[in-house]
Amino acid sequence: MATARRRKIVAGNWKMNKSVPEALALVRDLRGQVASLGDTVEVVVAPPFVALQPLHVALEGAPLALAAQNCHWESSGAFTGEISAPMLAELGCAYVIVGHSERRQLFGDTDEQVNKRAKAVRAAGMTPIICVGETLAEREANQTLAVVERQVRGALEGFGVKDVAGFVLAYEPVWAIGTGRNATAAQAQEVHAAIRGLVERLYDGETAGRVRIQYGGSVKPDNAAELLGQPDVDGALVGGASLKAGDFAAIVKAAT
Ligand SMILES: O=C(CO)COP(=O)(O)O
Repeated sequence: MATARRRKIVAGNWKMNKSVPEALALVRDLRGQVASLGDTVEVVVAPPFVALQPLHVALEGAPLALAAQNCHWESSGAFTGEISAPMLAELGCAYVIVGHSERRQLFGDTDEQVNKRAKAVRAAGMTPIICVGETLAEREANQTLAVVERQVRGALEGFGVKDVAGFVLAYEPVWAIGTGRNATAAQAQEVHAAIRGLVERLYDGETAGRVRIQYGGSVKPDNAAELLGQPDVDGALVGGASLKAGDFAAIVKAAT
């Protein structure tokens, strides 16, 4: 497999947290704290939909990219309550998270829907952050790699080499999300290497060497350096710790 230098990417998934004034205050604080880090790490924030436009204005010229947390696969129409990918592109989003385990578990997202959302994101000129990960029961039944492989295959169905090389995948074991129990660095590395191996089998070594794979699940300032130090861990998708500028900035620094 071609070895490529992959720029690390640390993204904060705020989930359903922060009012618009709180969101503005958080990025103001964060901007100050990551300003000196240069461009060695790509930093992304994924606020709730309603904060995207105000943050787009506030982040003009800042080294912080915007992501949305989900999108519908149709570009417009009678889909009450949904938001389309072109609408998000218009608000300056560079990324859209798709297939987060909360969407899969609480809102019934299937592999096929994740694939359709990713296609809509790509068609609108943005990059999907595609989340995969096993539940505790699946890990205990030794199903981890099979589950993750099924999810990655499903999400990437119909995409070509040109698309996938630029994608971001996020390995988020469900049992590690919001529990304070992160995967060990070795557990993360094992799955990340398996995902990269799968991308090589599905596409080629060049693509596998370029695709970035984030780890998510209880990433904190005190475990970030070890997780991010693994050869196939190209960044972090951070939930709870991304809601505090100091903690998130410390994780970003651990990626430099
Ligand atoms: O779900 C996550 C990021 O998408 C991880 O959440 P926590 O960092 O709160 O465990």
